[in-house]
Amino acid sequence: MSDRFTTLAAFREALAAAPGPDPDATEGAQARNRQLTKPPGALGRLEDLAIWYAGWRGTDRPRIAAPQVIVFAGNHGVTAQGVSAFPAEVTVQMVANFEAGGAAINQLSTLAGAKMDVYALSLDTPTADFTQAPAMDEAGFADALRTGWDAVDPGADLVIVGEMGIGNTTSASALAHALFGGAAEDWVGRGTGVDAAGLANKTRVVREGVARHGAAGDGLDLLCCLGGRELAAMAGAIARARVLRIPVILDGFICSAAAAALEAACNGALDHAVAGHVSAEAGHETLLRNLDKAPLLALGMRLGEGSGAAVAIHLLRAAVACHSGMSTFEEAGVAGG
Ligand SMILES: Cc1cc2ncn([C@H]3O[C@H](COP(=O)(O)O)[C@@H](O)[C@H]3O)c2cc1C
Ligand SMILES: O=C(O)c1cccnc1
Repeated sequence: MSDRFTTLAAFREALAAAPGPDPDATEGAQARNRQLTKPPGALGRLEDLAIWYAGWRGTDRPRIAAPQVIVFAGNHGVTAQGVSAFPAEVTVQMVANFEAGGAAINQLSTLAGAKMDVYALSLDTPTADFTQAPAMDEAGFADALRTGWDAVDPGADLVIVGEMGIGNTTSASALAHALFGGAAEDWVGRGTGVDAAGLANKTRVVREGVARHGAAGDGLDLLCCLGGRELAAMAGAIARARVLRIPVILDGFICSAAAAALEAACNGALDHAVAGHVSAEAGHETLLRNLDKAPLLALGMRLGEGSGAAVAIHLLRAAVACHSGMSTFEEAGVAGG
């Protein structure tokens, strides 16, 4: 298995060749779960989460010691169409805020004991406006995928990818519409808070983008035409985590759209990922349903940055702590049912 890809074709091959979870660890975790001092199934979904995590980590008694949060930032040519409530300069300003420790994701990463890394992708050169041309050319797209791929720490035992990019809900909506069909209206939401006229304008932009690029090819081709560099980098990081068998918690609408492009290109590409939350952004719930992923949380969050997924780290930790720390009936001398 190649550890670093240089062409898009090699990326596709590495993803297709990625191993699944360890069947012995999964079976061992299932067996252990049956012996723990609780009625069968009493920890509900936490039990499934712990077994899923154990399988991917290759041990029936895992722990979460080294979570990594990676935030990717990109700028979007489509902001020229007036699709965001905020100006494009906010992207670079927020990168400075991440670096200074002042954003929501900084607090949540620290609280979860996660290392946080920030990557700004050519912010001075926004992608092309996708209503006029493909957002990226193939070389630029492969560079962004590779930035994400290389950003994953092979020593991490949990990965979260987040983003910052004014205009990127428009990009994510266009990608979701191209991947899953329906009408543009089904996939467009208010993002940072556009008004009704702004929503109608965004819908037009998404419709035009999909009319131009909707037949571009598979999920990765659509990501190249409609995505941004930070979406491509998120997809690259999720793919690398899949290859390294590191579980991923997906964040909101933008992260999920980038992830969906991978799954469309390669069935099973997201088997190592759970949905951390359902965001308030219109379209996220439908997108998760299309991915067959039930969100862990529904808190009305609509921030991105990896924030919803970072909150969900605590839930996954709760699941793994019970699974790996509890005594069995035999160890505790508790009578079975
Ligand atoms: C201060 C600020 C911090 C943010 N952190 C994440 N986003 C979120 O909002 C942006 C997407 O919304 P739209 O498509 O409407 O531009 C992304 O940068 C996303 O990460 C932010 C937005 C702002 C304004
Ligand atoms: O769900 C998200 O990821 C989201 C929603 C609105 C704005 N930024 C991000």
